[in-house]
Amino acid sequence: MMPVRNSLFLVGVTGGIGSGKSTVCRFLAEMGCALFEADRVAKELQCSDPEIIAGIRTLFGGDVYSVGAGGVLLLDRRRIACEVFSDSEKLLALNRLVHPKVYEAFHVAADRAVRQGNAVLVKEAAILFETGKTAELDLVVVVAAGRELRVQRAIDKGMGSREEILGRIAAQWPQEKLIENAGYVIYNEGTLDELHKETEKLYAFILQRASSCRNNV
Ligand SMILES: CC(C)(COP(=O)(O)OP(=O)(O)OC[C@H]1O[C@@H](n2cnc3c(N)ncnc32)[C@H](O)[C@@H]1O)[C@@H](O)C(=O)NCCC(=O)NCCS
Ligand SMILES: Nc1ncnc2c1ncn2[C@@H]1O[C@H](COP(=O)(O)OP(=O)(O)OP(=O)(O)O)[C@@H](O)[C@H]1O
Repeated sequence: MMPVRNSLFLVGVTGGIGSGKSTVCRFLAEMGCALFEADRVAKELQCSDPEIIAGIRTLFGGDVYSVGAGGVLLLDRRRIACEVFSDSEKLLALNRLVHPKVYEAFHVAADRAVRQGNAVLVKEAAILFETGKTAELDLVVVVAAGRELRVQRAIDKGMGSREEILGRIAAQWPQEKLIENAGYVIYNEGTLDELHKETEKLYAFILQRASSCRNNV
């Protein structure tokens, strides 16, 4: 895999379920950063990449897909979630199928960002340290919040029952471990306005780091 170009400052944003990472990334995009949403790309690939589709059929059964309006392939995500978040081997197999292709897509996005003259590309990923691909990132940001608050946000977002959400949390690195490995941490336990202000501080930090990196090239 080609290294990502020096002129582009790469920021990973991760955090446990319901931490607020998508919201931080949305704010960063509004502030001018290019955005690569690994979770969204993973979803798209699961319904478009022939190898991934075949692999998912083998792992979960052919009837896990159905055909929607206009012939679009639909994946029963709820059924997959029930299976993988109570069976770590199955989650590992799904991750092995999906993550390498998401990683390839990230490099395509990075090339595009360079061509378009972007200075900063933000990679939002629910699973980032776990994939072992953080060395190429210039900064890894962890968005954190108390476990109960995160569970409640995820329930309110319609992500399933408390038990299902706790199953997902059990499949992720503990928040303390994410924080230990982070280059920058945002604690998101206040209002959305406060989160926006924290994201502005993060953006200023990113611009300053990006400019000192460019000056050192
Ligand atoms: C299991 C699936 C089908 C559930 O789909 P669903 O639409 O319910 O959830 P979604 O993808 O929006 O993820 C929501 C949250 O679940 C948690 N989660 C998702 N994938 C994982 C994973 N591989 N390991 C641990 N937690 C995960 C994260 O907190 C994430 O923010 C889906 O998450 C999936 O295919 N995951 C494997 C691919 C993956 O790792 N995607 C994320 C990073 S590329
Ligand atoms: N500070 C906050 N105040 C109020 N609501 C918030 C705050 N931060 C996030 N939320 C809400 O909590 C929910 C989860 O936030 P978000 O989707 O950004 O988190 P996430 O880490 O990407 O979640 P997931 O892991 O579920 O994808 C969203 O509905 C969001 O609007």
